[in-house]
Amino acid sequence: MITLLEARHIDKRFGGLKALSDVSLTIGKGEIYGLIGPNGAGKTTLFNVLSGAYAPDGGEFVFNGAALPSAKPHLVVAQGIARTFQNIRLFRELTALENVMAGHHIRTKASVFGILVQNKRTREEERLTTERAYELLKYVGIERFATVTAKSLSYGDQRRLEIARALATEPRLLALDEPAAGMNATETAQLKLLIEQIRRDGITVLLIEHDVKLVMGLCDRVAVLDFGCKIAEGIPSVVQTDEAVINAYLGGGCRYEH
Ligand SMILES: Nc1ncnc2c1ncn2[C@@H]1O[C@H](COP(=O)(O)OP(=O)(O)OP(=O)(O)O)[C@@H](O)[C@H]1O
Repeated sequence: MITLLEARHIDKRFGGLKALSDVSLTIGKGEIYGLIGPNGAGKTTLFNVLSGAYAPDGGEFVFNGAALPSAKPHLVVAQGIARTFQNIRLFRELTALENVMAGHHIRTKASVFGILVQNKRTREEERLTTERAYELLKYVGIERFATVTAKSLSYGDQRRLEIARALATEPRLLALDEPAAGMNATETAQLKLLIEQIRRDGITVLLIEHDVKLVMGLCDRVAVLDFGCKIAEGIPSVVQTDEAVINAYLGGGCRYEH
């Protein structure tokens, strides 16, 4: 396995609450890696530290061999990590196409001056950005809604749009926070195919998901968090039978030193 992302001894506190305690994990290039655990286990907090929304109180992330900047979301995206959110965060009043174009702008070189005077280079970049955004809408299966405002899309399509926007930043790692939440069985099955396609196209996937069937059927490996501690890691079929994991899901409480 060639390592793409390493979490090294990540700690995160909120006041007296230890949301993450010494969490370490290693994700290989090309893996679909699941992060699971009961409500409040610390999964989204780990995403927030990874994506630069929060600074950790201890530890660091190493991406492609280099330490990731702490608490600088735009630099993390520029390094090649994109994420989606548990509570969808789209530009609700913009069209689907415009939402994806906004994601792509981090990879374009247009200067503010160029945008203001609309010089030839800027116009060409804009054309390519539009073309690429349309391709991505097609890739996630919602190109027919290109000119529809994000707020008018169904929940499942908004989730797909978030994925398209994240892909527009040209990530090497895509972190998905509960992408199947609110989806029906058909939409979830389509989502599974989409994530498999994303991996085939060379993007590593980190996935938080409560849909156990989806996680077990999709992930190469999973890590389980419980009260901020990593209590298990491995292939899904083995993790599923781990006693600590079963206890955590049955509400056994935290048996770990904080
Ligand atoms: N900004 C914050 N301020 C204070 N406490 C927070 C903050 N963010 C998360 N927490 C707390 O940290 C703990 C971990 O929360 P987190 O959202 O990471 O869990 P989770 O595993 O993603 O849960 P869920 O599956 O319900 O989304 C919880 O006790 C939560 O209340």
